[in-house]
Amino acid sequence: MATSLAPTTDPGPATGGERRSAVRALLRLWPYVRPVRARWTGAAVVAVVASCLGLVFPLVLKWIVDGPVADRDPGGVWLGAGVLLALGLAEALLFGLRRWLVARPLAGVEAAMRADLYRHLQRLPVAFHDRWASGQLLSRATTDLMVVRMFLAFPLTFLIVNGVTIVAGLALLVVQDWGLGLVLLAPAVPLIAVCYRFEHGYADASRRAQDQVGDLTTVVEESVLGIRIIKGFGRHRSQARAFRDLSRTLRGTELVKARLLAGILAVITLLPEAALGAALVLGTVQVADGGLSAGTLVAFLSTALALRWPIESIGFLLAMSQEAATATRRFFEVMDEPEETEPDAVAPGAVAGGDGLRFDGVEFRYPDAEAGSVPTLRRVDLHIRSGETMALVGATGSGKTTLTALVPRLYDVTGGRITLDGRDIAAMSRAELRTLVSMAFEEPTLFSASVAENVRMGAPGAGDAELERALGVAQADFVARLPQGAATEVGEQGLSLSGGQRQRLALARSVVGAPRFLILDDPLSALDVHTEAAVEAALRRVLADSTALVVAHRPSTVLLADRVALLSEGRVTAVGTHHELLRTNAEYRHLMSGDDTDPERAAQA
Ligand SMILES: Nc1ncnc2c1ncn2[C@@H]1O[C@H](COP(=O)(O)OP(=O)(O)OP(=O)(O)O)[C@@H](O)[C@H]1O
Repeated sequence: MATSLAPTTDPGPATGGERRSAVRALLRLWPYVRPVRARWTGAAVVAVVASCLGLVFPLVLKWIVDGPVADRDPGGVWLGAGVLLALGLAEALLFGLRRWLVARPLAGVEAAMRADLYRHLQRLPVAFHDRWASGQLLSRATTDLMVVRMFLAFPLTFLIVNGVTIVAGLALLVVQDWGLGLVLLAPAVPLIAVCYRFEHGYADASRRAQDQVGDLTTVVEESVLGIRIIKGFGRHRSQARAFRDLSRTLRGTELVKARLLAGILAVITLLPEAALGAALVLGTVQVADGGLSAGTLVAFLSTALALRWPIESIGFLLAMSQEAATATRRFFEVMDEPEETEPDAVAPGAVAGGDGLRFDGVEFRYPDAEAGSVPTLRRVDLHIRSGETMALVGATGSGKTTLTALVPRLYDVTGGRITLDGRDIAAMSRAELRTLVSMAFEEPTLFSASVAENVRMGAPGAGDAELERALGVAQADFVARLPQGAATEVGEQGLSLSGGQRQRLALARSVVGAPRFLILDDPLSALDVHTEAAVEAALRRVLADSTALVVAHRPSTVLLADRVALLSEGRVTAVGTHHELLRTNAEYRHLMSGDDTDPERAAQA
């Protein structure tokens, strides 16, 4: 996973097209909402009923004022008060029921989306993870999905509930007194225009903020993982500065959002309040003139007041919806990335007797390489015979790691083909390829699990005997001295172990399944010479049964191999035994001896 400060291909702020399609973005949630649609709809209906019950209060008030109060009938007043109390209780119970109906299903929706995202991330090619910063993926899997759940639980329901309540309330107002009703309706047109403008401005700010949260997450993750380097080099101040700068940028964006929200809330509150004030004055004049009953005015004003919350809430409901649309887009940006492909047709069976590992005219260019640049690997032809061990030697940056990464298809060749026992790996299922090929890298990656679990990742069905054998080959005798032996947890990334111990566990993981093909990328670099010699002796026995490609920098590792291939600027320029190449190839001699004579000049000499 890339851990650069900024995501290299981080999608920028929402474009105009993206902004217009907030509804379209949210509609993409339907497959996840579908299984809970009945409960969600039930909850929305319950909320609409509860909210509309609020509009009955003014009608009861009108009855109390024009009836029992005008007639001085205390019994009627008590009856009215009882009805109001019952209405209040019913409203509270219905809102409680709504919450109960949606809480569990929506937690399920969030969990299902998160599981899908995680599954998809596992299936995306390594090239995708090279491009995306880890914090961007973490923030999408956590914050964004939480925003989506909250949108489904609250703003979506209440945009509908409040919409219905506002329409019903305005209808009641117009029926009660159409003149005063029209006064209250007057702000509707400017309000719609303001909401429309707000949506556009808020979409941009919300996209920026959510991307910046991703960048911030990346910095935090990098700082935690790289704490030893940061402390060792005394970089905590510069790291803290980088963090502060990013959080200041995020704070700025959040303030832009807050300003936009404050603006719309001010307008949404002010205009209806002004209209209400005007209606109050007009209504009082009408009551004084005898054109309107006091009860009707009380009912009218109570209805208008009951509509205050539904109207005022629209601002932040729209803001939360916009954030959910952005979160949904960010989720699907990852989900829309194509997964690793599986072959249409299965490769024909292996050549009898085995043909080993072949690179036929292999060419490779990293997906993010500049167009027209020289490919990392060019016309690589190499044959590692069945049961043979081939060392791969080359100057730093010559493409050794890249070549080894092509065999387990961490990347796909961009030209030529690779065959295992005569079968093109591009026509094999990845599952089958992974059973045939095993690998260990120079940088050993361990997971927060026990030693045994880490090693068994190489062959999930491996029994205790295989585990012991693999630990023996890797000379991982230190495992027996750990507090719980192979059951000891190694901590996050195995950081409780030394570099050499981690390398030996990674090596044990690569050999535990006795793989047919073994790819080792300089796996002994962190070992002292004595341990390296012991591991090599044990590896020689394992390698006798496997076809192996071993990246090597030191003569001691090269001596493990039957033959050596020299990789020079992405091309195999010589193949032979260690002694042949020492005799005939100046570049090889230079690499192995560590002498600093210019190989070109040495060759000319
Ligand atoms: N993920 C990547 N995206 C783009 N270019 C890459 C990527 N990984 C490596 N490269 C480039 O490919 C070239 C070969 O790198 P590679 O790691 O294969 O070299 P190497 O021979 O293994 O080097 P070393 O001995 O230092 O490990 C280098 O120029 C490197 O910058």
